[in-house]
Amino acid sequence: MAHTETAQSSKPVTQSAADTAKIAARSVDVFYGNNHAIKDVNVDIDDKTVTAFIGPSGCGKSTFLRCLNRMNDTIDIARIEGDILLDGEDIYDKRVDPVQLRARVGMVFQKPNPFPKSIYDNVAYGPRIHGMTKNRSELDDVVEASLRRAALWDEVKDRLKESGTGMSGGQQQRLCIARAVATQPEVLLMDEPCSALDPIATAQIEELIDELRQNFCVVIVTHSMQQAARVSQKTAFFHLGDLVEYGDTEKIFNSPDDKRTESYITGRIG
Ligand SMILES: Nc1ncnc2c1ncn2[C@@H]1O[C@H](COP(=O)(O)OP(=O)(O)OP(=O)(O)O)[C@@H](O)[C@H]1O
Repeated sequence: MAHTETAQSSKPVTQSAADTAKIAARSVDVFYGNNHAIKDVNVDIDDKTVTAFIGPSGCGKSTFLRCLNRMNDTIDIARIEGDILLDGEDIYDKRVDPVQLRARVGMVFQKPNPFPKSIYDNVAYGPRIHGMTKNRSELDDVVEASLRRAALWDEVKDRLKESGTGMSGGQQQRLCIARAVATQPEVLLMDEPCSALDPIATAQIEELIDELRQNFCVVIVTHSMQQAARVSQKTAFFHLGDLVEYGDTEKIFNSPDDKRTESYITGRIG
């Protein structure tokens, strides 16, 4: 049976669901000053799955995504209530170091943002600051494996010393993905990763996202419903800060339960 649930019906919290989900959000609210941007969101995000966050502009997709690796900590006026569990553990617990957390829950942004360093140093950055490798040869291996994972190795293996900022937009975005996977994260958050890319580079990134889900829990914010339908297995539809509906992508796109989801999918709101 297709698994789908409205935000309302997902409310009763069972410990077993939180135990099996890679990420579990429990009664999450986010405020920017007086602006209530995320309202009582409850959701279980599966491992080895691509989950898409969709919804009209300003509905809170990016805000909620940023809750998942505490990027909102960097915004002074942002206040978060509720719990977010990663493998059953509260990521907002005061013992959790946000820098370590972000190595486990990596992020790729809308605009490719390589450091003004060499291709090699971009990828080596995370493993270096986290002391993940013992010597240069181990670091070389991590850099190569990460670039391979990001489907970039063959294009850059002879120019690792060249600047990361000198590549095409699509290559830069794959470099940012390589940089994110280099710290061996468990979760990859992607905030509109293709919006600055042309259709060919977008297709390459979408193909890559499909491969990444073999090893990672991937969460992607996208404005493109076609993209959500192509790359994700689960979809969450947000509207005015509410998580209106969450379930199998096929179900959300073909027979949503909520009128608001249907209106968005069919282009009547958005
Ligand atoms: N840094 C911030 N400071 C203050 N308010 C913010 C900040 N970021 C987002 N907001 C507000 O929070 C609400 C949700 O915004 P958010 O960017 O999360 O929505 P979104 O669905 O990702 O939008 P878009 O699709 O346009 O990127 C909006 O009202 C927005 O103005």
